Amino acid sequence: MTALLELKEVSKQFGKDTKALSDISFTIEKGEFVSIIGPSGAGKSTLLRCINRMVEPTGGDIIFDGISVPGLGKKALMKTRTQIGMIFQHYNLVNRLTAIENTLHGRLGSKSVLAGMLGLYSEEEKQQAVKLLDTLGLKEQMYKRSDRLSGGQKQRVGIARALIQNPKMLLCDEPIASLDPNSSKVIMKHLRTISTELGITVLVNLHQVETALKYSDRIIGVNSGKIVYDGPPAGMSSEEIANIYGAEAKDLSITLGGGHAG
Ligand SMILES: Nc1ncnc2c1ncn2[C@@H]1O[C@H](COP(=O)(O)OP(=O)(O)OP(=O)(O)O)[C@@H](O)[C@H]1O
Repeated sequence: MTALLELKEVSKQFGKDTKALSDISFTIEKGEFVSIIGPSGAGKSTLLRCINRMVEPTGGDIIFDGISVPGLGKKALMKTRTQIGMIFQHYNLVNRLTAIENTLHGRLGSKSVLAGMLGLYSEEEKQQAVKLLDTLGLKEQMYKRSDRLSGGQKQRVGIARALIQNPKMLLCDEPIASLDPNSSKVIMKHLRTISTELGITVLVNLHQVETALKYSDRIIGVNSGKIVYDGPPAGMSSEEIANIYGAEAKDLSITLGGGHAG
């Protein structure tokens, strides 16, 4: 396997007093499915957002596909971002647009501003959008306005929008935090398939420990901006989970076991 992403002593300071990340280092291989878990405020979201510089890191280096991300100028950063799809807790869809229009928005980063404004998409792009939505089980919803979709359907449009970029990696920031258990399962299964069958690296922030253990190849546990666990889910003991969650651990009732679902 080859490393797709490497973080070297990445740190993030907000203002004077908040050190959100301290010397975060890890390497992720192509096609790996990695979950970042940890208590509220641990720095999970900041960590994910530093990778594509939605949040600017204040120290360290991030190498994505051989390119150092912190040093990139605006244009080069936009180009690199087309390789990194992002999925959000609140979907970030344009409500008045249809599922297929929102999906096609994923192509905007690769177009001129004018072509984007005029909504000029090639036949090939439209076909790809149709195919992606079909694969994600949204054939019937393709021409529905996004505000008429359920949360789970909206998130699947979010996934289609990310995939139409033809990314090498997906960053998923709490993708199931607003969903019911059934829709969450559907989303996690799609993400797992994307990693296994398309070879796309998936890095996901999760609040749900059991879900992380079930679907991931690897868990990165974060507490107070530092990595406190990095390894396979199967190797995790309840002490390690307690170590990651600190004071929150007593509120977690989980079944250990590991091994991911297909
Ligand atoms: N824009 C910001 N300005 C100042 N402080 C921030 C900002 N964003 C995050 N922080 C702080 O950085 C720390 C890490 O926050 P972050 O949102 O990354 O944690 P998290 O693990 O994702 O939390 P949660 O699980 O609750 O979403 C927290 O102390 C938070 O208050």
